[in-house]
Amino acid sequence: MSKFTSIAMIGCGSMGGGMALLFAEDGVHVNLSDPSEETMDAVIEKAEKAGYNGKLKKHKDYKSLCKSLSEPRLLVFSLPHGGVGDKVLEGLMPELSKGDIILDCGNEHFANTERRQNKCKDTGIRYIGCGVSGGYQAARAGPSMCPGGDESGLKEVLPLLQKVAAKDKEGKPCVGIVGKGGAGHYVKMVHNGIEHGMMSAICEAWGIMRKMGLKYEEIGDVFEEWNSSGELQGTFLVSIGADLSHKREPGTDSNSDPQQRPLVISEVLDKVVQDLTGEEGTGIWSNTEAIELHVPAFTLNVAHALRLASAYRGDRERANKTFDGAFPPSELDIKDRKAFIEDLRKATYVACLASYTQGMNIIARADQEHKWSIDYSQVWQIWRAGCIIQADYISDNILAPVLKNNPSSDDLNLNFSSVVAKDIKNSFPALRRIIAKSVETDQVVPALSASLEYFKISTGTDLPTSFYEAELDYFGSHMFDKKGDNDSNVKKPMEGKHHFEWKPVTSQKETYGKPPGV
Ligand SMILES: NC(=O)C1=CN([C@@H]2O[C@H](COP(=O)(O)OP(=O)(O)OC[C@H]3O[C@@H](n4cnc5c(N)ncnc54)[C@H](OP(=O)(O)O)[C@@H]3O)[C@@H](O)[C@H]2O)C=CC1
Ligand SMILES: O=C(CO)[C@H](O)[C@H](O)COP(=O)(O)O
Repeated sequence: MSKFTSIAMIGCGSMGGGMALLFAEDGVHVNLSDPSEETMDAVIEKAEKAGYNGKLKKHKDYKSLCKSLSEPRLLVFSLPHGGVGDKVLEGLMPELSKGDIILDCGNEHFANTERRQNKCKDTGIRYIGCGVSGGYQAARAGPSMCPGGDESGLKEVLPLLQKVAAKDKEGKPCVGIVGKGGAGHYVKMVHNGIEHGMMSAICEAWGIMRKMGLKYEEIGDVFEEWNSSGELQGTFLVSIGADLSHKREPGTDSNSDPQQRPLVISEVLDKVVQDLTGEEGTGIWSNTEAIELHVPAFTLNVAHALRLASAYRGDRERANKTFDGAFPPSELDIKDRKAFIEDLRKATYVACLASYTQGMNIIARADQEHKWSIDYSQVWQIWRAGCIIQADYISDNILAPVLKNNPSSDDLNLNFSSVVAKDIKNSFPALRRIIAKSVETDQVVPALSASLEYFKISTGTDLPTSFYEAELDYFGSHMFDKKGDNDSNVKKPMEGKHHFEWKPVTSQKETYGKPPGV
């Protein structure tokens, strides 16, 4: 039973508005705060229409908002990331008391979450960072929720979250206590990094099918098949790909033939701008984290780069003129189209699995660094349904055997799993064929090809980096290990023990034939 019969929703946009209705549907009184009265009125109108009469109330100031809540108060944030949350917290603090809980449901940077947790610490206010996934539709119907922070606050708020969260196929709620500090927001951030890797792979497969001459709706049918069985079974991003491929413009004339109206997808420009406009930060942060924590995240890195390059449509058009048309992907003349599409399905799966593997490795490294004691069985449960990276086959067959027993972060690497090894070995030849054909014909395949490189490199013991290491030692005296004497470095890589004087040091005169300063 939840003790929160009245809550505050601060930020009533697409997500906050949906969640306000979701809480109201469960009988909770929701007190709204948003700079726009129109925004709050629109949410209240929807609530009235849905029959949640009198459950929602708008407020213009924090005093009246906080007075309307029973204690301990629960205040839910659904705000843009960064300074907005700081300002709201600053304004709220004088009105709050010991024991109150702030549940930040935005995509906040985990460092901001932890800074605010510290700021609240002496006041007894519990600040919980709770990533929410599934988009605005799930916000209304029940999202996947990923809370982390103060344990007492989490335990108090969990019963309410369990009521409203998405439910998996066994009816279990997709929410759980993830870990300490900023762990909840961190795991959600990496969820989005994985999301970007998967979205890149799926759009690359879509691009290849277009060049095979498949019509938009035929591609939708392929996605529907992929989603119904095999390794991409139950993959949300594939299923919405099937759905959107069939959507046509509504049209204004009711007598017109709906089949003659343009498909919406045929009108969408090839430009993703969210990273540049600052609306969202999770893709940038998960890549920054991967790099700062020294985690190889090939697929996530290039997926992000594809988004960035795509955003600069103007520059691409200008460069395209300079390059006189450059390297457009050619039409693909494929003899056995069925077999090629099957290869493409497997290739897409490898890239989705690469995204998960890289994402989990980022989380594991951060967990070690920040000592969040992440409960990986909860991460598994949270990603079962309601979230954008929901992938039933991967969840049941790949993640369950590894995560359900809450392994130590040292054992989390999915590349140590024999099930992953079997699946990747089975699909790798298909991916190789897709990449070979794509390279020949200039298809755009950054995430697919990075995933091929990723598995080749991260499971390989014969890399060309011996030569790299030798060059580093040649010009920088950076040392190297010799074959056979690096066994102790497996867990914690360390500088090598050997230096070779590849070329004796010479004076400037000896090198250039003249003394210094002449
Ligand atoms: N959209 C999505 O699919 C998802 C979004 N998120 C995250 O959820 C959060 C909200 O996203 P979303 O709903 O899409 O964004 P919106 O812009 O639709 O909503 C944010 C709302 O916060 C309001 N706001 C701004 N400043 C204040 C303030 N000082 N006090 C109260 N409200 C304020 C905004 O008002 P105004 O517009 O007038 O400034 C707006 O109504 C973000 O952190 C986002 O990253 C998470 C998962 C999915
Ligand atoms: O958090 C989300 C999903 O999980 C939001 O949908 C977010 O808007 C996605 O944006 P981006 O692709 O820029 O991360």
